[in-house]
Amino acid sequence: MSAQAGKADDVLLSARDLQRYFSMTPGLIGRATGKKPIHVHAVENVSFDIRRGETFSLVGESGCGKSTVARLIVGLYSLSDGRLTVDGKDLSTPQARKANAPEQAQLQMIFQDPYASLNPRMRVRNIIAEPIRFLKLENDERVIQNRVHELLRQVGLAPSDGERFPHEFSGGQRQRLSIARALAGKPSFLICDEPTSALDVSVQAQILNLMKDLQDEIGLTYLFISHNLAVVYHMSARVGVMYLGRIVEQAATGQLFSAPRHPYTRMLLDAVPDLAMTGRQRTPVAGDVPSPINPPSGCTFHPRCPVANARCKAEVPMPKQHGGTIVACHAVEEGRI
Ligand SMILES: Nc1ncnc2c1ncn2[C@@H]1O[C@H](COP(=O)(O)OP(=O)(O)OP(=O)(O)O)[C@@H](O)[C@H]1O
Repeated sequence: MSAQAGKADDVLLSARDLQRYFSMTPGLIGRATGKKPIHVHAVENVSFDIRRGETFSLVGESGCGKSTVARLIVGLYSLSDGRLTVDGKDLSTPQARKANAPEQAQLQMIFQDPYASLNPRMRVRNIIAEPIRFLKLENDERVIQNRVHELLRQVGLAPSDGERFPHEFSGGQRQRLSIARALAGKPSFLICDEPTSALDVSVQAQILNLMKDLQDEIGLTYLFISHNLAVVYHMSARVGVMYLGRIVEQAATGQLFSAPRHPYTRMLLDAVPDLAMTGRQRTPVAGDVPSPINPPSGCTFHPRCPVANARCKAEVPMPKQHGGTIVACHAVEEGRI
């Protein structure tokens, strides 16, 4: 594992108690039959810091809130509550994002499906030039085109590729284009939501290596979102494990993979090949994630947890520091595991 660890006192992004609820109002028939609005607790009390130059990853089963956290950070969703800062500047509300435009401009997002996020009618050179023009980073068209060529080279493509359209590229090449476009606005922080899960395994490795090279070259910071633990192990300095909207454990990657504390982290790691070579046996993940519309009481993991007791069913565990790990688990706190 060669992921760079940032300096503990050099925090680029700080998230505190992020909350996001989605309200779904019933349709006409639902309202006529007295149905009430439904609230989805997508993200609850999520806190973490990301240090400059490091990769922090969020993992967890489908629907646990990873993409919602990514969208909250970049500003595609607004926060129901909580505080978000970049370089110490507040980005918690749309007004704060406007007031702190230079910090907002540091954030760029890369999506899972590169084709859906590239305008099929635009030539690549214009797709990549768009953020440069929008942010008024350059005015001279010749300088803009030189910068586009430089970005294409930086992601392993040729300057002549600028004349082509997105459909003329393979999936991996399209993800390279997405990265070039994201870099065009000169961000320091890339939020990568499952950036390789739509790609063939061999192409995945090329894109991940490109991301690591770019991090080394220009000191990028990444929030990396994936359900693939092997990829997370190779990419990240630190990892947060999400379950039903909450981070249940966060630690340095080596520590999390070799000595997981939370029973959910253990269950996830037990289901994959033994990446940290600790000699653990593989066992499939048991049970399903409950619905975030009506989550279980207390610790939401208690219905699947092998060590849950009465307290776990009644009381939500708060994240607490245990050695180098932050864990939200009564059993860990009480020394039962
Ligand atoms: N726009 C929305 N409206 C209503 N509910 C939403 C919306 N976006 C997300 N959700 C719900 O919030 C919860 C978290 O979803 P999210 O997409 O963040 O999870 P995820 O961990 O990224 O899942 P996946 O790995 O499948 O992408 C889910 O229950 C989802 O249905």
